[in-house]
Amino acid sequence: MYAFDYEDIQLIPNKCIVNSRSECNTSVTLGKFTFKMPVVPANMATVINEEISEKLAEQSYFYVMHRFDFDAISFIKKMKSKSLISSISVGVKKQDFKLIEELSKLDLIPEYITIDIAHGHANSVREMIEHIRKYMSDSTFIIAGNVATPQAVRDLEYWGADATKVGVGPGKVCITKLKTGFGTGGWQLGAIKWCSKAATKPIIADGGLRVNGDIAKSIRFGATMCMIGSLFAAHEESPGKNVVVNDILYKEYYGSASEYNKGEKRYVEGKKELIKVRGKLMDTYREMQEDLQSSISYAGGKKLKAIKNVDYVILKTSNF
Ligand SMILES: NC(=O)C1=CN([C@@H]2O[C@H](COP(=O)(O)OP(=O)(O)OC[C@H]3O[C@@H](n4cnc5c(N)ncnc54)[C@H](OP(=O)(O)O)[C@@H]3O)[C@@H](O)[C@H]2O)C=CC1
Ligand SMILES: Nc1nc2c(ncn2[C@@H]2O[C@H](COP(=O)(O)O)[C@@H](O)[C@H]2O)c(=O)[nH]1
Repeated sequence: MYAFDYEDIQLIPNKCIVNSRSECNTSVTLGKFTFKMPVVPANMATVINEEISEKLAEQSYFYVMHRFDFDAISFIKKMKSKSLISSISVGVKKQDFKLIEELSKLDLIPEYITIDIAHGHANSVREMIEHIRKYMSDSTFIIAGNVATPQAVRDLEYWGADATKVGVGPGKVCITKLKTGFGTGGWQLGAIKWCSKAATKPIIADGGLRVNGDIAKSIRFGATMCMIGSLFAAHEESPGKNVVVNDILYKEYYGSASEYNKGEKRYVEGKKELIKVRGKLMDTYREMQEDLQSSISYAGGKKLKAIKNVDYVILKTSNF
């Protein structure tokens, strides 16, 4: 097993086959739908809300709405009335099981459900996958996580997940590593590589991406999609609270397992940070897409899959 992370690796260019980066196609298929980019904002209360979900769905970007203080029934009704994809998150508590039953009764079947808990290699996730299958058959694409090992990926796939989300503790506002001693914090890219060897279905790399180039690196090491929090958390439209310090506008970004999100200091594994507001969300999307088109051109191809086989080096300056 290799304990390396994003900053330890650099990808090596191949001969270019395009005359312009605009020829490079960043689209990705996940389940029955194709999206413009292999990137999804983290399903966290300070990163996404209903308005952003709608905007992303309208523009064919993948989204996963968070599950905190959220009315899934009215959200799915609204999305379906506009023929937009519904993609929600659930936990594994009694009320989450009940929600699946209610949605099924109302014939509000979301296209995507993400089972979102800290330690996803758990019987509770198996039970939730079986519950969703029982009430929604195969019409819903199930993403399950989060996990950190090949065995967990195998188990979740065997239990019926359509994709697994990899990353325990690499997040910017994560303190799991400090509080528990466990996780992929510090070697998230190595974990993606390790887990992807076992995967027969898509893997979503979740957490630890700090710059746009980390998207290409995630894909090189086996991810189909990247879930990103901090890079999306500080836009004019972001749901986090505005905070002004020395005339500079910041947004609050806090962990889903922080006391701020939970409303109590119980099993806290997240913290809060202020991130400088960087402008409009769609400008960041455009920049990410351009950077990824560039990555594809350096990989010597026209599609994302060109990145999957490029050579790489381990940097001498890294601690690896
Ligand atoms: N990706 C990551 O690294 C991490 C992400 N998070 C995020 O924080 C949010 C809250 O997560 P989570 O606390 O799981 O959600 P919940 O508070 O909804 O807990 C889910 C259920 O799993 C139980 N549970 C949670 N952690 C463990 C564990 N380590 N071992 C056994 N049972 C456990 C909880 O019970 P009880 O609370 O009584 O144990 C509860 O019944 C989620 O959005 C999650 O994605 C949190 C930590 C790490
Ligand atoms: N350990 C914790 N991880 C958390 C918490 N809230 C969210 N997350 C995870 O972080 C990523 C986003 O990471 P980033 O590096 O892109 O900012 C998110 O998708 C979750 O998986 C938390 O409270 N504790």
